[in-house]
Amino acid sequence: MQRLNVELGARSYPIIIGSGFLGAPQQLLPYIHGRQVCIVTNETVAPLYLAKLIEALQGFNKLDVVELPDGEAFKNLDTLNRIFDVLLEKRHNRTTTLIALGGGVVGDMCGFAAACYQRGVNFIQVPTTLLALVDSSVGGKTGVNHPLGKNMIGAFHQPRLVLADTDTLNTLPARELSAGLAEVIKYGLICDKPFFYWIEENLQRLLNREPEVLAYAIERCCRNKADVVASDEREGGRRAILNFGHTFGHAIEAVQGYGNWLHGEAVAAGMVMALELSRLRGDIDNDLVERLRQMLQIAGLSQRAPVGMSAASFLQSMQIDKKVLDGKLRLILLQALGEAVIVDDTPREMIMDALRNCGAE
Ligand SMILES: NC(=O)c1ccc[n+]([C@@H]2O[C@H](COP(=O)([O-])OP(=O)(O)OC[C@H]3O[C@@H](n4cnc5c(N)ncnc54)[C@H](O)[C@@H]3O)[C@@H](O)[C@H]2O)c1
Ligand SMILES: O=C(O)C(=O)C[C@@H](O)[C@H](O)[C@H](O)COP(=O)(O)O
Ligand SMILES: [Zn+2]
Repeated sequence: MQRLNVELGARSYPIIIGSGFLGAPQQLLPYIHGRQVCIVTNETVAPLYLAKLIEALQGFNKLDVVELPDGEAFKNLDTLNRIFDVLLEKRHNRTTTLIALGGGVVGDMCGFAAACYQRGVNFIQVPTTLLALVDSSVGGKTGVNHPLGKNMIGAFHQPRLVLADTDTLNTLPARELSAGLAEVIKYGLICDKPFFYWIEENLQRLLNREPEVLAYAIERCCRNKADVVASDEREGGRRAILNFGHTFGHAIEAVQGYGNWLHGEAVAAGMVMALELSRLRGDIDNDLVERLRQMLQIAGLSQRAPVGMSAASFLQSMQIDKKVLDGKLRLILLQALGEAVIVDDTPREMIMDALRNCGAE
């Protein structure tokens, strides 16, 4: 078992990574302060892991469950209201702890519900996808999508605990595992060059779900994310590097309709675009772009824009990005492998060229 800490002063919390402890109360109970709990999960994850989690929660005088419909298409305000409906109908108060059991969609919505319900209650992340284990469960970004833009309505609200049981990956569909690998590769690219080389060498073992290889990748990503978040909790500056590939990726998700491309799939293509742009700026060479393409291909991830999506529609959607300041795009690019930078002076034509080099029309 590994235990990391996200250092945020009074809001610090542990990330406990291990296997076989979903039903074990000793990991969970110290972080639940009141006697009321509400688990938020979805229709796919509930049959797999809900009973196990409930085993660990015997003795609570109020234990409710909200089972959401599955999918990115449901990450919106209407679905969020279902959580509030249950919390109010069952008379949950400010001592309630919400527990997110699921992937990033459940985690982001449960976290946002926790940020809002009675102006804020505690919550715990129990991630069950690779993407959630390596990224979304850590750092306190919570929220929902708007038809015009991804994660546009939300709040920063840190969990009390991230309880990461890697056994949950045994049931994850292969497509979802690959989507999670996109965010794993992101950490190598933006801030951890040795890890990038490690992923290159171990990609097949990750795809084969070798437990110790997965556990190592999860711990390394969480360590990197915890470090970035601790230095800039609310994205005043450095935290924006975690958005590498996301300005392009979020445009794909929004324009294609949420759920058609998985978040990790869109980020994968977006990272190639960001890297290609870094190459056009003269900061990295073609070898790195090709190495990324090769890794994504092995992982079964796209390296190109969706068929029929134009460079102009990318740019239009990218204008709604949260990093836009005074109408100016701010992009996360690489100045070298493992060194992401925030750039706000990239000429529009160069962005169009990068997009077209990656298949945009
Ligand atoms: N808050 C953040 O910092 C952050 C970071 C990255 C991504 N995100 C968000 O996370 C979301 C993507 O998360 P995701 O990739 O986990 O997708 P997801 O939550 O939709 O889960 C993927 C699919 O796997 C299923 N599933 C979950 N766990 C399973 C398991 N153990 N076995 C079998 N099936 C399982 C889910 O029901 C779903 O169908 C996006 O909305 C993205 O914006 C947030
Ligand atoms: O935690 C962060 O900060 C990230 O940017 C992590 C991303 O992987 C994640 O997809 C995040 O939700 C994107 O943030 P957003 O602010 O662009 O919505
Ligand atoms: Zn992401």
